[in-house]
Parts: sequence; structure tokens; C-alpha cells
Amino acid sequence: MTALSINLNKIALIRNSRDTEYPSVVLHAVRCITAGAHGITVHPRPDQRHIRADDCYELASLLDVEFNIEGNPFAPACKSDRRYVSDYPGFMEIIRLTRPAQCTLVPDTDSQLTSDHGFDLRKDGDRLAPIIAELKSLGVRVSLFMDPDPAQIRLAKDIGADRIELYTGPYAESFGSLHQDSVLKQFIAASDVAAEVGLGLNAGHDLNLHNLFLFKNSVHKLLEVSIGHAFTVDAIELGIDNCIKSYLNCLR
Ligand SMILES: CC(=O)[C@@H](O)[C@H](O)COP(=O)(O)O
Ligand SMILES: NCC(=O)COP(=O)(O)O
Repeated sequence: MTALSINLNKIALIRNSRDTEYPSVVLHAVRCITAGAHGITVHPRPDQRHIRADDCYELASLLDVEFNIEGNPFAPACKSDRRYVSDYPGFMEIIRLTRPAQCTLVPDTDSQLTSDHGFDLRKDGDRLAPIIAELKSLGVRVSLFMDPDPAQIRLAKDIGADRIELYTGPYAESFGSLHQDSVLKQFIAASDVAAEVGLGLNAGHDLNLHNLFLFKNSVHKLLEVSIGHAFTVDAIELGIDNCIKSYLNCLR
């Protein structure tokens, strides 16, 4: 079965809109896990717009399920602009301090609205290789956020990644359109290359209750999906328990 990892970014975004601890990111994680989620994902960005370094430290000390921390490994330290909120120590320092089960490296710049592309390993492969080596020496599984480009996926294997996470934004955008099948074919081909070279396959971004079942049942051996934005919105209407069950049903 494909593991469902719930991304907590949007809960943190709501929390950060007031000087308060409500909603609690940790309590939301516990509710999702109790309802059946297999893992938790967070994406601490340097501006700490949603997930903060403090959230990562707290979750790392409490979680007894797979913890996946996503981010740009080159993201530098950044001062906090909020009282009682720790500074952002740099992405790699967060990983060194928390040692999550998995780290998903994402090529986001600090000012991006959201993640919207995978790595170009022809450009970044040489400087990623030692980072991947350090993460693996810390016992952290390494996944790279990638577009469905077979040549790039082969490079991911060459520089030591354990898995790739296919950036599914373009698939979600095409879903229900005339382009759906041709776009999905690109992801299927990419999943076949990942399997061929021995990379585990994860996927994420804009997956939802409408597009998840087809994607999961089309690509080759999908190990994990991480879902946050659509899940958070759906949970407002369905409630967390029913929402987790609905997403798990799409993964059976
Ligand atoms: C890498 C990815 O697609 C998502 O995990 C990312 O965390 C989305 O970031 P925002 O929640 O900041 O849009
Ligand atoms: N890696 C994808 C993720 O964690 C959540 O993406 P989204 O569901 O918020 O688009």
C-alpha cells in the first residue's frame, strides 16, 4: 500500500496568522496519525511563513511515525521576525538536529509562493552529492523533488539519492483536461525509469481526492504520497477522521 504522509504546512499557516499556538500543529499531527495517516511531512522555509524550526524540533521529539522534512538544502540561516519564535538555523542544521526518517530536498528559492519545479541535476548535481552523502551518514533517507524527466531521474541515482518525489503539479493541472493522458504518460515513464535504476518513488503537490486514485494506479510502485493543501481544505468539510479514510481509500 502507498503510504499517506500528511503535510502540516497549512495548519501552521493558520496558526501563524495570530500570535497564538492555536491550531496546534502537533495536535493536528496526532489526530491525523490516530485516524490512520502513515507519516507526517513539513516544509520549513527560511521565512518560516508556516512551519517553523520549533515545529520541527517538537515533532521530531514526539512522532512515532515516518517524519519527512522537505526543503532547500542551500537555504541559509534567517532571523525570526516574531517574538518567542526561534531563528531559522538553515535547512541542513534543522536536519542535523532532528534526524527525520526522510529528507526531501526541494530546489525552491526563498521567495517562491510554493514549490513549482524539480531539480536540474545537470546544474546542481555536483553540489548536492556531498549533501546527500552527509544526510545518509546521519541515517536519513534522501529523496529528491523531481520533474518527470527520465535523464534527470537517472542523474538522481548517480548522485546517491534513495528516492525521488515526482512533482505532481503539472499532473494535477492537466487532470480532467484533454492533456491528462499525455501528461500522465510522462509520469508513468518517469516511474518506470525510477524502478529501473533502483530509486524508490514518492509523489506530491496538488494531489487530491479527485486525481489521486488514477495517479496511484497508473505509476509504478508508488511508495509514498505527501498531501497537505487539498487535505487541509477537505478536512474542514469532512472532518479529519473521514478525510484520512477518504484519502486512504484512494490508495488501496
Ligand atoms: C514540495 C511540495 O510540493 C510541497 O511539499 C511543499 O511543501 C508545498 O509548499 P507550501 O505548503 O509552502 O505551498
Ligand atoms: N511534497 C508534497 C507535499 O508535502 C504537500 O503538497 P500539497 O499537497 O500541499 O500540494
